[in-house]
Amino acid sequence: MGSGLLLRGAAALCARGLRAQRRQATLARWLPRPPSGPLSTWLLVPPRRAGRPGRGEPPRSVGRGRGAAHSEEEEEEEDLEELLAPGLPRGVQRLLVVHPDVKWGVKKPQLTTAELQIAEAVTLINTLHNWTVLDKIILSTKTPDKKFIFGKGNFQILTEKIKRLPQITAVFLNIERLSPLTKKELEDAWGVMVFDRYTVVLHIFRCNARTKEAKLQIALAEIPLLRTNLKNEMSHLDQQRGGSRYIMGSGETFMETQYRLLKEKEYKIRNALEKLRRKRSVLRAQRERREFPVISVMGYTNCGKTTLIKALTGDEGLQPQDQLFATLDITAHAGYLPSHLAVIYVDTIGFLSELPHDLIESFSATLEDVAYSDLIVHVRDISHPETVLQKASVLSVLKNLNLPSHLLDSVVEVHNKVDLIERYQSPETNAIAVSALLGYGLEELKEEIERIVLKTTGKRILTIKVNLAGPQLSWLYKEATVQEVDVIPENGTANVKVIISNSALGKYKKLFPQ
Ligand SMILES: Nc1nc2c(ncn2[C@@H]2O[C@H](COP(=O)(O)OP(=O)(O)OP(=O)(O)O)[C@@H](O)[C@H]2O)c(=O)[nH]1
Ligand SMILES: [Mg+2]
Repeated sequence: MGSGLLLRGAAALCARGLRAQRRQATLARWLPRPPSGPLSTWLLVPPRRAGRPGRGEPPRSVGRGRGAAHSEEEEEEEDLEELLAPGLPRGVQRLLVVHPDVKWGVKKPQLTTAELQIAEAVTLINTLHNWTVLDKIILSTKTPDKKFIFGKGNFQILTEKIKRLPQITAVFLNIERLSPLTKKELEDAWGVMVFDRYTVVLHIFRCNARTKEAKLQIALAEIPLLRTNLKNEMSHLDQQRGGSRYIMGSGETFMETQYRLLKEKEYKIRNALEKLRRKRSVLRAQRERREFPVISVMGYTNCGKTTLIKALTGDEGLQPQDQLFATLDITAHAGYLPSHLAVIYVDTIGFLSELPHDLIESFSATLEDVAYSDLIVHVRDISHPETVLQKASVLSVLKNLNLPSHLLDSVVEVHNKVDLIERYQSPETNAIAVSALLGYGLEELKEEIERIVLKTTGKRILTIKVNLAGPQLSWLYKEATVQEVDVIPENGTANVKVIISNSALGKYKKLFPQ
């Protein structure tokens, strides 16, 4: 306890100068201060749109009101806008990236090095438009769970470094999640914002989200962050005796109002997501009826999932990017296997080691569909120095998704980007080496996918003799995949090579008994 106090004292001493300069700016960036007027208009009250009255206001008769002309869709859009009120700072950030290196004990990361981890942290930052890394530092720590993350000596070194970098606007501490208390103490000590991986990844997601579902999932993942900010702001406000005051006529303190609004927001988001989920299960049922095998393409972020699907399907609409988390939405793309069997490839969100739990949870709905696929293709960037760690992270997330065991047992592992390695020899015998970018190894991959898909979907390749005068051939075209039609003109029949499911074959035999 004594050393904790000492450390606190040291931190306070180092920081006094910095704090005075930067504290105001820090807080102002996080949340709008209550300038004047009633406190209840601050924080979680969304911006008012013209014509749409706020809580307790009389309805207005001008502008775009919620009248009959206002479609349900428009209202939904407006509601979504409200739920997505910006929770994180936008605009320019100049950062110092700090990696706490745990050298001993159970917290010491395996299969990687501090250099590789800080390199990934820098890549995360570089993914963001307007965000730049001004400097980076690796500092060892024995106590990553303690309040100040570092021991006294390294904490002082870090504080000195921050003092010498007045142009930075934030520190990115490369750890999964900072407690609200630590975050506040560090921001007070250094006078700049302090981000953890959660904050940064969430911000990347925010910037990359395109569809309504991805945006809602981000809004949901933001809730814990807003709660943290609220806690920090409340303790600050309490020092000025603001947070626990009652708002006139409401019977609630300001703090209670804020927590209630946050709860309501969370409820609305969950409801909206549930609606979308129901819509998706209808789509899933449709897909099942059409009997297209579904192949989920998964892997660490930036390993080349989108590039591979583009190469396998020729879908020009796909846009691979050298960027982390370029894909945030599940999208489906049709392709053909060597025997002309049509399949659907599903592009998925990439994984990241130490992806904060809340974030995974809010995106698990996106990955729910994976359980209904016929095959998982696990793409790996084999040229990446942390490829082994990346594989372990992906497998551990896959395990936690409660997927059926037949799916986990039949995963096809793809070693991508082999063009970047001279004479690549796979250490894993079952893996298929490809270059999605240059098109190497794709035929072999398609054959392997076909072999497993036929097995797992109970489809077979058969040659059926049909009478060309009857409806059999057109039935087969509709209900199965016709590969070859070998007509025998002498007797008006044909040998038809088809890929057919067991259920369709049963129907065929019933309809057209020999
Ligand atoms: N050299 C090389 N680069 C590749 C290959 N496949 C993909 N890339 C590059 O890797 C980067 C990421 O590719 P994407 O297909 O967007 O990767 P992703 O896995 O979909 O990434 P996220 O959606 O962000 O998770 C792009 O710059 C691609 O051009 C490959 O076989 N060889
Ligand atoms: Mg992608």
